[in-house]
Amino acid sequence: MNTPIYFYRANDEYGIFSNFHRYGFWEGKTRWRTVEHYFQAQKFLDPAIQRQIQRCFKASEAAEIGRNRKLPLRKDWESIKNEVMRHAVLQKFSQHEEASALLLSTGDRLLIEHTSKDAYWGDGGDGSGKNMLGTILMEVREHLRTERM
Ligand SMILES: Nc1nc(O)c(N)c(N[C@@H]2O[C@H](COP(=O)(O)O)[C@@H](O)[C@H]2O)n1
Repeated sequence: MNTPIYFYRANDEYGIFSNFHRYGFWEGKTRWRTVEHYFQAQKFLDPAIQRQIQRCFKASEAAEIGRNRKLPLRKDWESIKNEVMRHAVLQKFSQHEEASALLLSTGDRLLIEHTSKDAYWGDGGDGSGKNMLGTILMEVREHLRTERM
């Protein structure tokens, strides 16, 4: 049976699957340093806040601003966040051949963001979480595979 692949920290094996990994992407004329920068910035409609997040050097800094609930979260965030994540992850892997090659090399193995800190994007640490990031990565893998057939 295929063993699952667990990932979390950007520097670990398979850390390329983390949104904090240094592989970013271009969206039009805007450069996003990491998926995390893009994802956190989309929480806001205010372009000044988006720019502030985009200019952060580290993904952790972008996440800190994005998670600041004193800032005005867009009202439809819960309904659009999966699509925002899917878009960003697809752009990352479409724009980096090394990353897409590694993703495709995982075949049909389960991809799991393993962390007790996140029960929505990750597995909650004990497998009870939704693992939405892992699910999206597997969807993107399927998309890339189909595209290259
Ligand atoms: N490095 C890291 N630390 C945490 O505390 C986390 N929750 C995660 N997971 C990633 O966090 C992003 C979404 O967070 P929010 O919805 O803004 O709280 C997403 O990239 C998860 O993969 N990572």
